[in-house]
Amino acid sequence: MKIVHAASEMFPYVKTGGLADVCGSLFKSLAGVGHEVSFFLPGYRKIIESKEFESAKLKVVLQVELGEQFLRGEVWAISLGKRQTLYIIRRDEYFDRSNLYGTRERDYDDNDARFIYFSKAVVQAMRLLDIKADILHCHDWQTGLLPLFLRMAEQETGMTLALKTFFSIHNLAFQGLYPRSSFKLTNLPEEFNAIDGLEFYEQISMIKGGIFFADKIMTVSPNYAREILTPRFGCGLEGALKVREEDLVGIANGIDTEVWNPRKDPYLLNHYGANDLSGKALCQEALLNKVGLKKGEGPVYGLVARLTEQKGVDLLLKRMNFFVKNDCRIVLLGKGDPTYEKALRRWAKSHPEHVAVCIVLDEEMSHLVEAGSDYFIMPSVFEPCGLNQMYSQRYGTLPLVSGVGGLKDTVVDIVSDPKEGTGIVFEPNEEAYAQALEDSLSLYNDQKAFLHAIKRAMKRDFSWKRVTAEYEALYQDCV
Ligand SMILES: Nc1ncnc2c1ncn2[C@@H]1O[C@H](COP(=O)(O)OP(=O)(O)O[C@H]2O[C@H](CO)[C@@H](O)[C@H](O)[C@H]2O)[C@@H](O)[C@H]1O
Repeated sequence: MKIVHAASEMFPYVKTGGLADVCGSLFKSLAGVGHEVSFFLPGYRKIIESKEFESAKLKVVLQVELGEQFLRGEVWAISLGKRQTLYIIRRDEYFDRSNLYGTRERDYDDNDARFIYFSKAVVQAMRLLDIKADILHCHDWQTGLLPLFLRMAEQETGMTLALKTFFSIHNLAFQGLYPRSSFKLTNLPEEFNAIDGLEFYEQISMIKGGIFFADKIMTVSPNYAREILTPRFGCGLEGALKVREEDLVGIANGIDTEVWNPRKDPYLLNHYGANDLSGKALCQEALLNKVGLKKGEGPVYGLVARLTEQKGVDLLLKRMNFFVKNDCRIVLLGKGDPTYEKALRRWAKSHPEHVAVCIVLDEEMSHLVEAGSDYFIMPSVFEPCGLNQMYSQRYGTLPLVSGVGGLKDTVVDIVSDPKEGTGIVFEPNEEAYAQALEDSLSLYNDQKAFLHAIKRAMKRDFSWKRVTAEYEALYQDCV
């Protein structure tokens, strides 16, 4: 099949979160099983300045209609192998910036124009380059309007650009909401500026475009697909999603098992597998050394996350005393909300023997935290899929996760299922979290059971092989 993806991030080129990891893996794995895959990304500064871009070729020049203007753009292509092409939409005024979406203080003022432009540019590029796709697959709000733009362009030109369009929701909380006045940038007929179109409580919603106008809607775990139909998790869009319920599918993400492999992870000095965990003990030493902690009586806990409300930092902060009281260690790697950063820094300052906090984005360090911890904490309020709980299991680091979204789909609770369990699953409230922490101590003190759980966790298959087969089957079903 000829498959086109469009998103605003893709690992290893540009990443602010899990969206990038998933897009990178999908791109690689679909090409790996024989499909012809193209991927469209905005030409951010980080990409233009990358080594890979040195081999990029200018393919075509665009004139994109945006409101009352026609804006120039360029499409550059990097061939990444037999069946993989990365297309970069270049318009430096929009994308040659130090960050993807904004500064630390606020989002860029023109994100509506930037991503409407990007979505339109992809459609025009597909037309000019004569890419007749079987599937066009768009990800998250930045590309929410793309399926609709594509169909409008098809109507106008009489050409078929893609047989079916897919829209993936990686996180419903990010919706691309803009003032209603932004609608004019879309150049769409006024009928789309309504409740059964893009309008959302007197604003326009880009994610709603994807939900209403893609042929299939996907999300990143079966449980999240069910959850987002309810007011608790639907972020106000549960009604719109209900309308499309029949076309909504959840497939749990996989992980890149080449990048995340404790047997040969290049970021680790010591390697290990399920049958010999001595390397893991050395990784723990290295981690503690790096952050200036010494091993205590209790286990070492790790956390790597964007520090936002979603990731359950409030819950985490309520029980930080647990680690001090039980002579445990906790290493936190994250960046995000300045209030959370400050609160965590305060803990590290007042309890330097037990708490270490690294407020940076550091890929290498994230591997060391995964390898060097005994437990990995994810107390998310909601979690479409989550990746770290899968990395953790592969690295023999038992995850403590709240029972929401994909966390519930990918971690087997050891308290209710001691024979099969690979982590601890709790309800996202203070009491249940406190109990989960206590349970993790009891398990750690029963070293035999603890080791068995580690081995079980390490043997689980989270590879993209299984996931890719599910995507393929779904694509094939649709065309
Ligand atoms: N300071 C730091 N340094 C280094 N690495 C860091 C880091 N902070 C975070 N990361 C990394 O960023 C990634 C985060 O991925 P997640 O899937 O857990 O969350 P995210 O909420 O971004 O993604 C959204 O999209 C994904 C993909 O579909 C869903 O799994 C998820 O539930 C949804 O919220 C992980 O690879 C993690 O290791």
